[in-house]
Amino acid sequence: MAAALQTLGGGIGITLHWIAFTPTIEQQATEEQKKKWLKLAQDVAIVGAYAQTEMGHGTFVRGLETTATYDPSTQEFVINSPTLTSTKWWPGGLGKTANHATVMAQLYTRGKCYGPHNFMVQIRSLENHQPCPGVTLGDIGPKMESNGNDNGFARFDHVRIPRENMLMKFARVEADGTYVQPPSSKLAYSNMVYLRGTFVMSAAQALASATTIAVRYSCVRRQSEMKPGEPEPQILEYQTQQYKLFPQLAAAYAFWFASWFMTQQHGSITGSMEKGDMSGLAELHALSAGLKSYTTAVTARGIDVCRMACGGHGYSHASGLPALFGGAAALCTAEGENTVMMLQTARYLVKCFAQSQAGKRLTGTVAYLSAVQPSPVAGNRNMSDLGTLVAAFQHRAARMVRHAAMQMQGEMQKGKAREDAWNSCSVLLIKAAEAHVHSFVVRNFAETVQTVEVDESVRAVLTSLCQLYSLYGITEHAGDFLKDGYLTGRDIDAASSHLSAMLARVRPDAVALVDAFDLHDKILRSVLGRYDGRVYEHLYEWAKKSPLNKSEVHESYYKYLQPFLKSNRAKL
Ligand SMILES: CCCCCCCCCCCC(=O)SCCNC(=O)CCNC(=O)[C@H](O)C(C)(C)COP(=O)(O)OP(=O)(O)OC[C@H]1O[C@@H](n2cnc3c(N)ncnc32)[C@H](O)[C@@H]1OP(=O)(O)O
Ligand SMILES: Cc1cc2nc3c(=O)[nH]c(=O)nc-3n(C[C@H](O)[C@H](O)[C@H](O)COP(=O)(O)OP(=O)(O)OC[C@H]3O[C@@H](n4cnc5c(N)ncnc54)[C@H](O)[C@@H]3O)c2cc1C
Repeated sequence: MAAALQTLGGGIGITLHWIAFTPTIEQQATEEQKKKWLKLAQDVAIVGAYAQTEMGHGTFVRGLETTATYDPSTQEFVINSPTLTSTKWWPGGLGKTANHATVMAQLYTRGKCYGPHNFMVQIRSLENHQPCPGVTLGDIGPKMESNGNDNGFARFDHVRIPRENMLMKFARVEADGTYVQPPSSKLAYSNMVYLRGTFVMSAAQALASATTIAVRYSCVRRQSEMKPGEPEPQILEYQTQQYKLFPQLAAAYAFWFASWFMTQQHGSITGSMEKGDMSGLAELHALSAGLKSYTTAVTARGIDVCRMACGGHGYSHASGLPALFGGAAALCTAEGENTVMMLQTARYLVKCFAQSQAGKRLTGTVAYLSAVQPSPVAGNRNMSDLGTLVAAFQHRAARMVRHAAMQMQGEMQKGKAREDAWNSCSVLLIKAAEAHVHSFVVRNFAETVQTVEVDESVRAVLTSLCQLYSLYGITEHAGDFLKDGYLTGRDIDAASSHLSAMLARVRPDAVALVDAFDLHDKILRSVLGRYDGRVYEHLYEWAKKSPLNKSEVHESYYKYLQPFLKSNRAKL
């Protein structure tokens, strides 16, 4: 997936075949259907796209317009794009690469709509790759980044597929058109939950790549005078450079560990669901939505901080940082736009808060909501103690969830409908959900560094990194911690001075910490981040390959500049 975040070459891309199309078959097809399609997909004997988003709808899946109408006389579904806005729009590989697609469409049988379901549709001939009859395909045009990958559009004009092409692991339509309910209507969304979970690792890898590039370059680059007459220092010696890069480095580790937890959670909850126990689905959805939203947003911002920390060369494609940024920016929108995903987490938190108010003991990632004391306990805290830092983040999140939920209850008591009260509190709800996810990431980071099986010297470095990540979060969001007096001004000052000490403590291990990501130059694709540090020679070689350098005097001189100069000189 890290490679996917770099631009893909050649106008085709099968990233989505691997991360969306094939997992959809794995998760939503019956055993019978897997026998038919899964091996073909795994062997790339067919290439697929995950065709859900339309020109008019991406977030609101229940609003999708593509229809799949069951015809019992022929036992077929008729796939149709009834409007321009129902055109499938964005799916990776859909325009030029894929010959199959799982198409999310509103299922109609016996005149009733049963909502969005997935259907397997062949879209191109396996002989000559021409679009199948009734299918119109194309690329949606240049994008912010990853223009090597085709993101396509598709229209269906009453395309008929066999009944067996409905992915029927959860819901079914019998030959006579009877619809059989799934255990939960949200199981049709299960592959999105899976993919969001993988985005946490994609974010970690992207931030790991960016910090590798920026830290290594910051050891090669020497600039300015720290003391008059002394040699120019490595720019990593400046505290401001450490303050830019080390919190991003710590976040990369934090997100890497969070993705371990996400993968483990996804496995155990979907395992239970296979046995019919759906109880973990809501927590899994809330966690994957919140973590995806939080980690991709922090990563995109963090990559741009790394780019700026590399000066002009960071802005060059030679650095690899613009491509990384473009890829990470995509992760903020794709697979559930970040705002909408964080609101899904907020919805779950408000529900859990109400349950805890009614006396239910909460478990899992929200357990702290019922355990945290509402009243602040001010006093001199040891701001370098991980337990203290975790408790501060949990207190902050619990306070903000409570505040947002009570605000919403207040609005409803004033007579507002629930939906209106929700909307008028949604900024508070988003901030509370972000605080919740942030507290989870900090707690998980702290628990991982305390339990992971490593040499004690490595544990010490990881502990410093976890302290740095937490202290940075407290100083960056000081107001949230000061608001109810849980932390005092003195605590925040102590946090700031500990943070400065952590920057100095991490400095000697910074290169080792990025080397530990073990990202090969071929993955980094960065002249600045080269393992051998030979930046300048390779920057010059890279520049010489620029297409503009194919000729000494570019053709544009003769076409535009020469006549322009001539006419100006003639006027002198
Ligand atoms: C460089 C190149 C880069 C690389 C590029 C990298 C590759 C890019 C790959 C991108 C691939 C794609 O984008 S594929 C397309 C991705 N699209 C999306 O993710 C669409 C996002 N939208 C959605 O998932 C849905 O519309 C929602 C969740 C926002 C709303 O769904 P809804 O059905 O309206 O549900 P809603 O009314 O909000 O909530 C009703 C109840 O359902 C629950 N619920 C909602 N969803 C789920 C769920 N998945 N699992 C369990 N429960 C759920 C709620 O918690 C709630 O429970 P209760 O409170 O009632 O108990
Ligand atoms: C690089 C890339 C790859 C993609 N690949 C695929 C793919 O392979 N398959 C596929 O099916 N799709 C794919 N997508 C599409 C992607 O899933 C959608 O873009 C995404 O779900 C957002 O939907 P939208 O674009 O319609 O934006 P909208 O849903 O229109 O959102 C626009 C804005 O409205 C806001 N908004 C919407 N609803 C709410 C709400 N309820 N509350 C508050 N604010 C709201 C959003 O926050 C957002 O800021 C891809 C997109 C990108 C960028």
